[in-house]
Amino acid sequence: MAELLTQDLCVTADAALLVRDANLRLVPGELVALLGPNGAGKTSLLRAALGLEKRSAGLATLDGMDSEKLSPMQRARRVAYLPQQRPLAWPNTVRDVVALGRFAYGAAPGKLSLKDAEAVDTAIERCGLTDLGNRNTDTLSGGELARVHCARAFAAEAPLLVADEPVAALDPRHQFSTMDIVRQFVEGGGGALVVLHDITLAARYATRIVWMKQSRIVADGPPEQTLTPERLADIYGVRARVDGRTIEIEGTL
Ligand SMILES: Nc1ncnc2c1ncn2[C@@H]1O[C@H](COP(=O)(O)OP(=O)(O)OP(=O)(O)O)[C@@H](O)[C@H]1O
Repeated sequence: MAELLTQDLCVTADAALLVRDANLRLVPGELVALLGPNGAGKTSLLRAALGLEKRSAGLATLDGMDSEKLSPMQRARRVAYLPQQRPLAWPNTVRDVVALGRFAYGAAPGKLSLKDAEAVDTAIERCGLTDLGNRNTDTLSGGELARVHCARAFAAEAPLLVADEPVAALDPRHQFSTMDIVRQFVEGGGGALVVLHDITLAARYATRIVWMKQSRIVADGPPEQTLTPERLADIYGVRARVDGRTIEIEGTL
């Protein structure tokens, strides 16, 4: 079974500890929301877990293999990564950008096998981009472009998805539809780890929430167990009411 695992993972930069002793596991069937304030260390944790950033201590493995030692292609077949910063080197059509997701299988845009082309079409359709397939990406709105990047990640057909703020630029409807797509992916046998800043969205969709504060994971469990007014006060410094998976933020503390 696909598995992303960190054990006592630490990340240091310029003598600052960005991630401290992080223990995290992602397997298929789970939609894990990683929550925490700006600067808590979420991106650093994801990048080190995937072997994209050097760890200073601990372990990070993908399917039991040291994630730092995987080649980009080996990694891409195991996990699709949607980074927070999503630069596009040059304007290209939506379809060609989504096709970059097939890199894991050696495909290049313009040279797709039948299987590659099918995966690209499915990802485009899933993300509601069918009418935009031939548009140049520099003509898209921020929200449309965000969906193109989601489609690119899905085109890889990796068993795991790690997405850093995938809904940041999206309007409410597209936030929900993107999270619906992630949920479908999980229900179809995938596993997803998603950084979110919207607690209500996390409460609605996550099977588990991992809470981070000041470089540490401070709680990890289903919303029913870990989402409490006390937690929101501790992590975000806000006063909130919690009723099951419904949250009302009343103000700051
Ligand atoms: N190379 C680096 N050198 C020094 N500090 C760094 C470096 N990379 C990140 N940091 C700092 O580490 C902290 C954690 O950053 P990180 O991006 O992991 O946080 P985050 O929880 O993802 O934040 P956000 O929600 O704002 O995206 C921040 O204070 C950031 O400025």
